[in-house]
Amino acid sequence: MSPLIALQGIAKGFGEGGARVQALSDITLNVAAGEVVGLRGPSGSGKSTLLNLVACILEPDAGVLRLAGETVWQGRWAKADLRALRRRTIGFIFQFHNLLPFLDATDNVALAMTLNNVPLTVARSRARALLDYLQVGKRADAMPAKLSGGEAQRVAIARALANQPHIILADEPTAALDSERAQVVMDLLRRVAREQAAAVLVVTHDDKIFSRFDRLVSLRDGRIEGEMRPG
Ligand SMILES: Nc1ncnc2c1ncn2[C@@H]1O[C@H](COP(=O)(O)OP(=O)(O)OP(=O)(O)O)[C@@H](O)[C@H]1O
Repeated sequence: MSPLIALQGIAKGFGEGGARVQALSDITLNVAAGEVVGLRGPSGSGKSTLLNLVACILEPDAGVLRLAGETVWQGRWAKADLRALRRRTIGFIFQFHNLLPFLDATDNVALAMTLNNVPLTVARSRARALLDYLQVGKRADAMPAKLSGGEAQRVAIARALANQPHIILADEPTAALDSERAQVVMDLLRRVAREQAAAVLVVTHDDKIFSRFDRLVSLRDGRIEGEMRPG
């Protein structure tokens, strides 16, 4: 089976002339369905740039980007509607949950589905099921300000899963959590990867969770320096 995330020879720079920064060079990386891969490296090594390229938020300079078996970028964008691709194929989890403060937990999750044309009543009932799945169903009616950090992050994961994405990208999802909550979040991401056959790519500095990855890829100066299998 072809990997859900496939980067081949990807490069990305910012700026012009003497101010040019080569953020990524010759990145080849595959993440298969069911896999949870961590991306680590010092500050400035290119982790966020890589995640944003996979999310199609940034455009590569060179290489080939394939997502869910389809070529997305090769010399130019190969897909006409990147927003639709992002909405349907990719779920994004941020360091801070970014929940909308004026919607309760259920509607924060349901909104992601209504943007994808799911009727509100169906979206709300699916949102509740997802919150149950992420063990935060009891807080379905709570406003974000009333949620603990761990609860809010699980609601944010439910939101990222709302449209059953094949690809889940997370930028330091456990950075704001204590060790125990961080383990819970990682266990849930592993479960989602296995049960929904998703590819999960997580940027992290958090050595408490390194053992939870199938593979840990290290970046340095925009290149892949090495890879290990912690398990
Ligand atoms: N929009 C941008 N414009 C100019 N340079 C950028 C931009 N985004 C990133 N860079 C540069 O690209 C390099 C990689 O940055 P990136 O944010 O991907 O690193 P990172 O590993 O995620 O760092 P951190 O751990 O601090 O978040 C850095 O030298 C950074 O300054």
